[in-house]
Amino acid sequence: MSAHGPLCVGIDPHASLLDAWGLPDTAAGVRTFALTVLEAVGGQVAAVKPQSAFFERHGSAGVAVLEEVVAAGRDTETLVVVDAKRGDIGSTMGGYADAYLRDGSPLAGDALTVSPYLGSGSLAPAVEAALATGRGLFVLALTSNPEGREVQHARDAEGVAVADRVARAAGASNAAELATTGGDLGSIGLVVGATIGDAATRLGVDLSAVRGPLLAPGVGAQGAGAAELAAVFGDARRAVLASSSRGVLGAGPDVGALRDAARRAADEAGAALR
Ligand SMILES: O=c1ccn([C@@H]2O[C@H](COP(=O)(O)O)[C@@H](O)[C@H]2O)c(=O)[nH]1
Repeated sequence: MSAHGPLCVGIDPHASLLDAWGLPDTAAGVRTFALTVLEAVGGQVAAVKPQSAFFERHGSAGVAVLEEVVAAGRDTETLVVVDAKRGDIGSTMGGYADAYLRDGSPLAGDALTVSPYLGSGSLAPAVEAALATGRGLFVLALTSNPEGREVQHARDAEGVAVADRVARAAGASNAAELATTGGDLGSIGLVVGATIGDAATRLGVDLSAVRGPLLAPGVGAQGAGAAELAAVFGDARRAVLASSSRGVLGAGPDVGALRDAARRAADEAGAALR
């Protein structure tokens, strides 16, 4: 983020984008799409975020393309966040941790998005694998979609919002990690949508106390921009990695146009979060 600006470019090969790029809605089309995005922004932005769903919809051939994208990302200075939003009971979570967070696994990028809605403790195998291998997690806390509120804004018997419980669990892990390693940001980040308005403040979620990176989807196609980024994150803004998929991908398939769109988005995010 220091070197390239606080932008993550989502690699979301929607059927409609494949069509707009003149590509077939097949695993081969997805491969050309994803590798074109990497060619354009690899080494130019802080992170890319392949959306697993759009690879999975092509079955095993699509998952093989996701593996290829993860491997190609390793050859760039750009981090790869695999957006698979995994979450399950602890024993099964161990399987997902092996798949996405263990050295040598073909699906292991630099970080994985995970869902804490089977309980933050259920993510322990993923937290353990991330810390052991130098990878990271982004835990869904306050998602960019309006439907997330019914779960994330609910309060428990002690009056603490569910999203705040999630943030506190991440903060506790990061405090323990940073007490040993030093540094500014721990390995357990949160997903906090740039579209959430004043929800974090209203719910009492202290984003600065998390001491982890804050992945902020919702920039671009979902309507958030520089003003929203600045307003949502306040004092925590330096930890924010703004994420945009369609807002950048719409500039393709020309590599130069994609690169320019990503640079503009990175500059805008950087100015908003400075
Ligand atoms: O709260 C969340 C968590 C993840 N996402 C993902 O980000 C991209 C957004 O794509 P855009 O085209 O920029 O809208 C997509 O992969 C989502 O699954 C999110 O939007 N909100």
